[in-house]
Amino acid sequence: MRTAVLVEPTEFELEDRPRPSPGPDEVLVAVRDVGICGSDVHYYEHGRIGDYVVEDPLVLGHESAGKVVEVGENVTDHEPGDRVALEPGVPCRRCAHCKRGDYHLCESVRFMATPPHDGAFTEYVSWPADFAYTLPESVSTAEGALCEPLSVGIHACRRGSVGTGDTVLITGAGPIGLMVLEAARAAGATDIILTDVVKEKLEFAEKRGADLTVDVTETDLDTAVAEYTDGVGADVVVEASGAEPSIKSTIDVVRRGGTVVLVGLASEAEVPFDVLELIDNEVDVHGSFRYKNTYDAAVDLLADGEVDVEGIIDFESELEDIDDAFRRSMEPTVVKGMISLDS
Ligand SMILES: NC(=O)c1ccc[n+]([C@@H]2O[C@H](COP(=O)([O-])OP(=O)(O)OC[C@H]3O[C@@H](n4cnc5c(N)ncnc54)[C@H](O)[C@@H]3O)[C@@H](O)[C@H]2O)c1
Ligand SMILES: C[C@@H](O)[C@H](N)C(=O)O
Repeated sequence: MRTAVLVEPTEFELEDRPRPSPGPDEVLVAVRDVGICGSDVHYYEHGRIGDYVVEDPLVLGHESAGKVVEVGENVTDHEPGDRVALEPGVPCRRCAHCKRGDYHLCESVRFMATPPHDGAFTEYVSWPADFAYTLPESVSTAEGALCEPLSVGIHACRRGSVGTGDTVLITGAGPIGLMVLEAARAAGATDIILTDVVKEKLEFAEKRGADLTVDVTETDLDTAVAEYTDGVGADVVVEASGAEPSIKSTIDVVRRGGTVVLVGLASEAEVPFDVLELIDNEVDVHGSFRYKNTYDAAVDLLADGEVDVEGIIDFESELEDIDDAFRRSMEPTVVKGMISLDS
């Protein structure tokens, strides 16, 4: 099977690898669509993200969906022909975190495209059947693949307890910020503000229904939020840029008693926060890491037409053109590139 392998930073090789066989509890999936995520691009460019270092050739891609072609002997809830979205992180199921339900925090998680685990830029993937979610006819495999970033958005909104009538400020209008926008709207938020430093990203966010956009290179965020909220501040701030100034700004624009959710990964682990301001304003600060139990919700939201994920796709490329697709994904105005296979 054709497989795109990152052999060195900025260098893919197309290899012919043996097609896997499904284990007893697995499904073999012919991969159809795989999104290119910022983390894939980071591994492509730098060969590492923090402590995760690409030491051996690695298959990238963790936003994937396709068609089941074979099922293991114990699998009863999938059959060949089912179209499925693959949840990319499979936990150990036995550790303390898994047992208390926080399976996304499992320290032995096998997460696609995080070294040393291979991902989905390949023709076939064998995957645990319970981490494969059947897509109804109305949901495309491209949408199925984008259940992954949508899951990040849903989990962030759950962490912030976003609810009906809330004003939500999202910093960063990349794919994650835009997926938080979708999830927040679906959770009942009525006023959604997005920030960015790239005009085109903000224009796009506006087209996708942001009530207010703020270019933080031109406009003072505190003033804009104060004006919009009559001086109260946002109920929930979701930080989705990873930029230090943006992380710092979150506690200045959240309302007293409000919630800050940190999703963006800062390049520096330490970002100074005004602790007295946090205490005085009784602000809740939550980290948000990947997601748990979001795929069923993501598929249902897509089936009900409550969210739009396909609209963020800028281009689709074939596996053979993966180098070019990654280079295009590095352009600051590109939101989402996809690799589509016809296997
Ligand atoms: N916590 C998690 O589970 C999780 C999951 C996926 C991604 N992430 C992280 O979330 C962040 C967003 O992911 P993405 O794929 O959308 O990244 P991205 O780089 O495509 O988007 C980030 C956006 O932030 C904008 N930006 C840069 N500086 C800014 C500033 N000062 N203020 C406002 N916006 C600014 C950029 O122009 C860009 O549009 C990244 O840091 C990523 O690593 C975290
Ligand atoms: C969650 C996922 O989208 C992210 N890129 C990660 O590897 O953690």
